[in-house]
Amino acid sequence: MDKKSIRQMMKEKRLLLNQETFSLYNQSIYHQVIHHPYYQSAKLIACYVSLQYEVDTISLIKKTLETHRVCVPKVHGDIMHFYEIESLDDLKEGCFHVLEPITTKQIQPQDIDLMIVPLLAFDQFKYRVGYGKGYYDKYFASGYQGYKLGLAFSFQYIHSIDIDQYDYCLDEIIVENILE
Ligand SMILES: Nc1nc2c(c(=O)[nH]1)N(C=O)[C@@H](CNc1ccc(C(=O)N[C@@H](CCC(=O)O)C(=O)O)cc1)CN2
Ligand SMILES: Nc1ncnc2c1ncn2[C@@H]1O[C@H](COP(=O)(O)OP(=O)(O)OP(=O)(O)O)[C@@H](O)[C@H]1O
Repeated sequence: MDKKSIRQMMKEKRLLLNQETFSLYNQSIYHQVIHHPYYQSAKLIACYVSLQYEVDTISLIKKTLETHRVCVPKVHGDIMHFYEIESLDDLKEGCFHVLEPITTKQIQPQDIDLMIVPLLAFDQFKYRVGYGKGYYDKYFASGYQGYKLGLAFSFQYIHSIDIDQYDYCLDEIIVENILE
């Protein structure tokens, strides 16, 4: 399926979930992340700052700041850089309404051990679709060598995505693990 149709479909699907379900799913994902061996062994963790309808990372960032170094993305035109933050107070609304760092300590891609990646959809090969600006693929191509961990709700799974030459697949995707 092409990325444009996937984006449209997934944006519609996620509107159908109610707050209680979102909250339950987010809690499950949160617990899986903090018990993950790569999370536990990482020193410097890069994490997106969630928008509404994405897997929530605000509690995760807050918790991670107690135990690890944390950096978060900031967009500059067509590219994205990561800046280390010390607290959630170091964030301010920026590009695309995303909370972005107001700090100045830019992190090099080689220094990040674990990257927690947002997505709109993922497929059987762990390819992802995002909002369509290619920020993450460009970042992965710029020398990032750490682990790539996507966070998603299981309804964001799609069998197959039409990928292009720049697409990287993720190392792993965590979804909610709830008995229904
Ligand atoms: N939380 C988060 N931060 C991120 C990303 C992301 O996907 N999620 N990005 C990944 O590359 C970069 C920002 N890229 C973005 C590119 C486009 C849109 C966008 O089109 N937003 C829509 C609607 C957002 C919504 O559903 O609320 C818009 O502004 O109309 C958002 C982020 C870096 N930070
Ligand atoms: N390393 C790269 N160099 C040049 N162009 C790139 C690179 N990576 C991606 N692009 C281009 O960026 C555009 C958007 O890519 P894509 O549709 O895969 O975005 P996305 O993964 O959904 O978005 P995002 O990573 O921002 O969440 C495409 O035209 C793609 O070819």
